[in-house]
Amino acid sequence: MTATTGAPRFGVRAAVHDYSGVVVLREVDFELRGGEIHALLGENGSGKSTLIKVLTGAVRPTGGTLLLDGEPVHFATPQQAQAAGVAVVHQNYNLFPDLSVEKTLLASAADVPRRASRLGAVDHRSWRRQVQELLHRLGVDLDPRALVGALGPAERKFVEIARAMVTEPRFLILDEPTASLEPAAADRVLALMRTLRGHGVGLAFVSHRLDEVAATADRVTVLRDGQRVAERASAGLTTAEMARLMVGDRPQESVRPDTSTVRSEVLLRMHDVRCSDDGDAFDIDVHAGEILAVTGLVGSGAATFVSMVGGDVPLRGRAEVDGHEVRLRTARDAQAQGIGFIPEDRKARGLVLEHSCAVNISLASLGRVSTAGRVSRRRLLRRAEEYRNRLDIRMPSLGAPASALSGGNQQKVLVAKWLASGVRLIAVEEPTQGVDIGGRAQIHDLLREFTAAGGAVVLFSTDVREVLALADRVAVFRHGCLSRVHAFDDLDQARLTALTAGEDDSSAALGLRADGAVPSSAAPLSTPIPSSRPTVRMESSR
Ligand SMILES: Nc1ncnc2c1ncn2[C@@H]1O[C@H](COP(=O)(O)OP(=O)(O)OP(=O)(O)O)[C@@H](O)[C@H]1O
Repeated sequence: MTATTGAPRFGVRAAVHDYSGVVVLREVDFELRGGEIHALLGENGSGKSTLIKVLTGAVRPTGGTLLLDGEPVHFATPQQAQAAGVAVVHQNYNLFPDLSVEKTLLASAADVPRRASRLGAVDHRSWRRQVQELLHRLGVDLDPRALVGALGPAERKFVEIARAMVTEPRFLILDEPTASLEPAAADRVLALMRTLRGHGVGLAFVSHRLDEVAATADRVTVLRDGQRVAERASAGLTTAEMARLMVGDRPQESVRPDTSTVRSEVLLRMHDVRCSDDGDAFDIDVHAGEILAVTGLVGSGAATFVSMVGGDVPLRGRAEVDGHEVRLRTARDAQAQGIGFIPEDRKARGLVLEHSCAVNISLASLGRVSTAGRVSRRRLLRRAEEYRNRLDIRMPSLGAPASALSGGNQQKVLVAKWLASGVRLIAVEEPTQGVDIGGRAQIHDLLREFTAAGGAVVLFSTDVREVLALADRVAVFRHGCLSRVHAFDDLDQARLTALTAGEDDSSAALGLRADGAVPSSAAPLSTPIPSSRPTVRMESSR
């Protein structure tokens, strides 16, 4: 970076950082200019989050110089970064559901001495007007009085961005702002980022969704193993080239096999299921060897259904496993039936962060690495090593706590935990959220291996390409109820995107149900099982 006057610029020169002696940033230069969108790309564990922490005062780097408009600056805390005009929007929602939008924004304003002194004793009416003006400037249609907990995911992301903008930053850094948003919601967030760029704000963002990077970013910086390997204008840069910069020449593609592994045997049969108070009850079967994807807008019932299968939400309805009626009200019930659940919220619920990676991988099946009731350390480590190699999990050591792993690598540990556990059915939300392209292919391959061996997967994913890469059938939910189940052969990207966005399904509108989804009052239709699959090559992005 050169010290120049003119356009606002912020960044770091020669950033170095280590965690307990393990170097994770190696002399990284990064520069963000006012009025640009700058994507930060790299494989899981390449150092993106650490760089963001350095830029925003959350981590004090071992070496390097932060530069704001060419002048060295030091941020001892995120508040100092904020006061200097550098704000951050973290990946995970960090909001109180019971607070209104305006109160959420007020809490943020109070954090910044400059704003707080201007606010003085808060005049609520004037604050509401200020919030309305801010939302209007951002082009966001939100009622300041709405409770955050009642908002959809895109709106909650808007609130987080608006909260960051209360402090009037010149630079805004966003960590995976579109993760786990379905395409239409993700597009709205990207549109808001473009609006901010139009206001002269410099935006940096992390994304594993390379097609949105190609569509949105002006420049990209690529990290590999803690080093900057490229900084380019994104014009003319294809997603395949971005992927190559990230991973070198290693293969990244996962090939959908052309033969189906779905068996006629029904593993899980569900009757009279209700996903909401006013939705109709429905029946559905999950076959051995099958990946059943479940999709629908927020509130459609799709996510609730997957949580019910996994025992995370008590089942409203009846379930049979292998033809025997079973209780499915808790995660323990589900596990007793050989059902595992991978929640989206991996940090809070999926992993025990203070335990080692090895223990986390065997957490759902300690009996399998125990002898005479005692956990065998040798077997525990051997098994962890096996999954570390199969999923290429980057960890400082098998004994390192899960908290020391990057987000994408934590996700891989979670997937490994259930694959290693010997369950027969996995209910999974967003299996590759935060996972890079190579890791996605590995996780997809392992899920297919699992079904090829007779297991079944019930998958909730907002990523249309992931659904097309994996699903044998796609169950579309609407208004708290199963609307229709589509065979994979009937879908393409455009059709599935439309269905995911809540576009009406003409057959369902006519009251027809097909492919195994039947109103519970009717006689079950036979479930068509695809006998062969066309070969679909995963594109190298997303
Ligand atoms: N608190 C920590 N203690 C020890 N090591 C850590 C800690 N946080 C991160 N690391 C290590 O630093 C490296 C970089 O991690 P970082 O989270 O910056 O990667 P990332 O590029 O953001 O990855 P992802 O795409 O998975 O989020 C990884 O090897 C990770 O294991």
